[in-house]
Amino acid sequence: MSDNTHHLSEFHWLIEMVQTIEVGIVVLDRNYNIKLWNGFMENHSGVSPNILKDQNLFQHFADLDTEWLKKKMESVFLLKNRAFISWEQRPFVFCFKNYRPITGRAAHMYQNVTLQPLVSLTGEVSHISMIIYDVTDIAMNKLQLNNVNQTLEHLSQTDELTQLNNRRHWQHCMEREYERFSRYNTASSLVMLDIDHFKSINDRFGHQIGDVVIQRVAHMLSQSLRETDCAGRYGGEEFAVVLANTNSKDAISFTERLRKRVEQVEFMADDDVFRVTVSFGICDLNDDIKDSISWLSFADKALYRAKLNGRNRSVIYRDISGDEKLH
Ligand SMILES: Nc1nc2c(ncn2[C@@H]2O[C@H](COP(=O)(O)OP(=O)(O)OP(=O)(O)O)[C@@H](O)[C@H]2O)c(=O)[nH]1
Repeated sequence: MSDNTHHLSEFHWLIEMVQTIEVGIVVLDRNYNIKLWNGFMENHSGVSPNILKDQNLFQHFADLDTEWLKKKMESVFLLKNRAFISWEQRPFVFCFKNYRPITGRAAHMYQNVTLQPLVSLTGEVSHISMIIYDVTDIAMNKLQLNNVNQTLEHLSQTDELTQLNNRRHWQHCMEREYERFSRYNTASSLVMLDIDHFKSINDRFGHQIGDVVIQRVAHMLSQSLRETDCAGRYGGEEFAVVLANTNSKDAISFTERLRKRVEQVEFMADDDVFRVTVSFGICDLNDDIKDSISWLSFADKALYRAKLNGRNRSVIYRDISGDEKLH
């Protein structure tokens, strides 16, 4: 075999590989005219290289994000550096359908794309290549893992019965809010609430009806909140809320509104119809509160006072007499 024939063979093999490789290869000139469109691109776009030869990429593929992609390509031409486009930054450059059996759930192919300057023998960058990798499998695995992690995180923070924050997560939010509010001296109130004589509801109507009562009260509570408030199930029939930007006067209007709504609801148990009431303890942030534990314990003291005073009422910690505060 002569040297010439050998080189021709090598060139032929290279062309064969470029055409059959499972990676998209496109070569563009300085005006974005298509000079090479390999088999992968033909298979996935459904357009043959004969049609595309010397056609302008952006004119032929109108759904490309022209402005954004041209900017990237211009910097490759000017700086003579590679550029990468990751699927996490942008799921795809070319909108190709996904035909993979395993990752059939993805509607389109996820792509990583490299833009590579092609330097001529004279050192000029007269062309660039686009190398398109199908990363649908990797993307789907990562997205599914993210979904699972999000679900697990939600489960670990949520109370199953009420779908409110569970105690641990609520406490974490409350501590964060305490830090924020005390630093900026923002008005905010902590409310503890507890369903009255709940034990007797369980005893009379059974645990399942008791659960329904807890769920209904939790639902009414969450319906009354603003986006910035943070509520949680603190214990069995006890709930806690941090009301953002709310002083004790506004907090008591909130608790009184909720209290009156709860006492109007009728619950059914076999042939019985019954109602429940709720007691509230409120503590707004002030200079006497030195840490989040005190904030919580003062709201709890106010709740205790509401129970002692006859239940179905709201008590503000600062309204309790000095002697009572000690107990
Ligand atoms: N159905 C149901 N009951 C629960 C749950 N968690 C705790 N409890 C019950 O809630 C009751 C709480 O009773 P107590 O702490 O004595 O308070 P109470 O009867 O509400 O009385 P006061 O708070 O003083 O008005 C207990 O009987 C617990 O068994 C739960 O998830 N579901």
